[in-house]
Amino acid sequence: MPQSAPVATPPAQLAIFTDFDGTLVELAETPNSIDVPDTLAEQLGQTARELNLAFAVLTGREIADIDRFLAPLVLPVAGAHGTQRRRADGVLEAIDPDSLEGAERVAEALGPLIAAYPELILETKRGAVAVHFRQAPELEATVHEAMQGAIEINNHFVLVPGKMVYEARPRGVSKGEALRAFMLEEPFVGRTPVFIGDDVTDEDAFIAAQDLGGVGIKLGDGDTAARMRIADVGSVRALLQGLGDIAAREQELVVPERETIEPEQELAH
Ligand SMILES: O=P(O)(O)OC[C@H]1O[C@H](O[C@H]2O[C@H](CO)[C@@H](O)[C@H](O)[C@H]2O)[C@H](O)[C@@H](O)[C@@H]1O
Repeated sequence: MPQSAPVATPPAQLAIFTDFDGTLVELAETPNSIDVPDTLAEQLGQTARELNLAFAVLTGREIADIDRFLAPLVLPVAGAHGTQRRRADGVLEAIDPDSLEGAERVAEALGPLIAAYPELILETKRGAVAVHFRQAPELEATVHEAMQGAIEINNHFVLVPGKMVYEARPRGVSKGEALRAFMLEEPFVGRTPVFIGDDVTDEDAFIAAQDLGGVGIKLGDGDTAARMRIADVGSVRALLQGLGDIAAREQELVVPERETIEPEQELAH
């Protein structure tokens, strides 16, 4: 019997999406007290280049927060749980006006709660609202009840739990929808999505990545739809570095660290 020659299959090209808090950086007592390692932006920039920029952050934070923490690096980001989105071409999508206005109204309705319990932290985002109770865990039920009341006056929002936080986000938006939107665009389209996250609000994105033929990777314990797990923030950073390096080798991509020709040398003949 004649045998056909084996056909070489090109390796899958990855599109990597990652959560921020608890995944790229350790959790801290307050949203502004996180410790962002000096090397993080440089490392993520390298990984993004190695993936031909198919690398994005999907976060509950505002895009402006991620830019501040990773400056000068500017990445594609879905912020406020997908309410905000900056595409890989740098275009910032307009936020739905109902979400913008609705978040302001929800935050206003929470005013009395925050006045009564100053140990709570109200985080008003463009299009979403969070109330943190990390400093007062005993107030969880009180926060839940107040937020439920605040979103009832505005049917446009749903309540989602996070780590020592309840968040109001517009109905229909999620990290999963954001991942699906990125995957329709260059340079993500046609690649295999990987999403890494640690929280309940990451579940939509695990499912979306897996629906599209990729994989979800859950950091830590707890029920999850993700098919893989990873232990901690350090392992996430090592994984990103490793996957980026593999992508670079597969493409024989050379990422120059710095220019090697000085201007004087170019001029001398
Ligand atoms: O989707 P993520 O990138 O994980 O963002 C989720 C929320 O992260 C922030 O809150 C969480 O991290 C804080 C700092 O470690 C911590 O103090 C808080 O208890 C956590 O819930 C952020 O403040 C939220 O806006 C994000 O939605």
